Amino acid sequence: MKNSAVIAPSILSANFAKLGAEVDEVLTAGCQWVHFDVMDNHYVPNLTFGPMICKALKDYGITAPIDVHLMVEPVDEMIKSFAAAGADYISFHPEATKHLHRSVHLVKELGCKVGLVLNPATPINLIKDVLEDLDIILIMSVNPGFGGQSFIPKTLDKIRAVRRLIDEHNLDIRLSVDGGVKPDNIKQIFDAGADTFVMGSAIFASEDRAATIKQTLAQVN
Ligand SMILES: O=C(CO)[C@@H](O)[C@H](O)COP(=O)(O)O
Repeated sequence: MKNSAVIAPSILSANFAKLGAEVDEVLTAGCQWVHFDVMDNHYVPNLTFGPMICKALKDYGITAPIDVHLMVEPVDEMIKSFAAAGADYISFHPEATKHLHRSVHLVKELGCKVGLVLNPATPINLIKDVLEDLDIILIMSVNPGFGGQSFIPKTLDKIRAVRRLIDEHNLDIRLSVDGGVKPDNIKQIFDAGADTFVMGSAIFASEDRAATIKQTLAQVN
């Protein structure tokens, strides 16, 4: 069963010099979550921001769920830091921990919702043994590391397959898609079974962010 649609703007494409105001703007325009891309220049070839910025957003007064995507290796220390910084969801890549069950349960023990992330070439099998523990599955529709890349169409098959898996097991797991999601392909992604949509450049680089968000929401509601 699909959950209600959520748009999670990725702050990777925001203007960091005025991050609080940027996040306020997209939430006021109707987005429901904040997506927080953490890159370590090790798991992925790019470097972004850490738990201090997450805490700063919370202290600034952001109450929307903060959806942290850890592109780091290893993961356990960052899970602890982001839980302490106020993250609501913490997702990570199964290849980035030696002890998947332990890392999944670490997130839960710290009171956060837990997700696993599948890269375009990561087999779904890798998450099957912990499926029932998950709150969210994030399907990467680009190779992680950068905003502004093009959606890989083959990912639609993976979205359909994961949707079937969730429904066959009758589980309440959000299905999120991240990378190249735009107003002109979101309906296709929604129809394939996603209910959570991470959007970076499509929102933050838009000349009229409110109109883009309105147009996007109209297609998934
Ligand atoms: O995690 C990532 C990239 O690794 C994504 O969250 C991107 O930041 C999405 O950006 P767009 O493709 O929407 O510009």
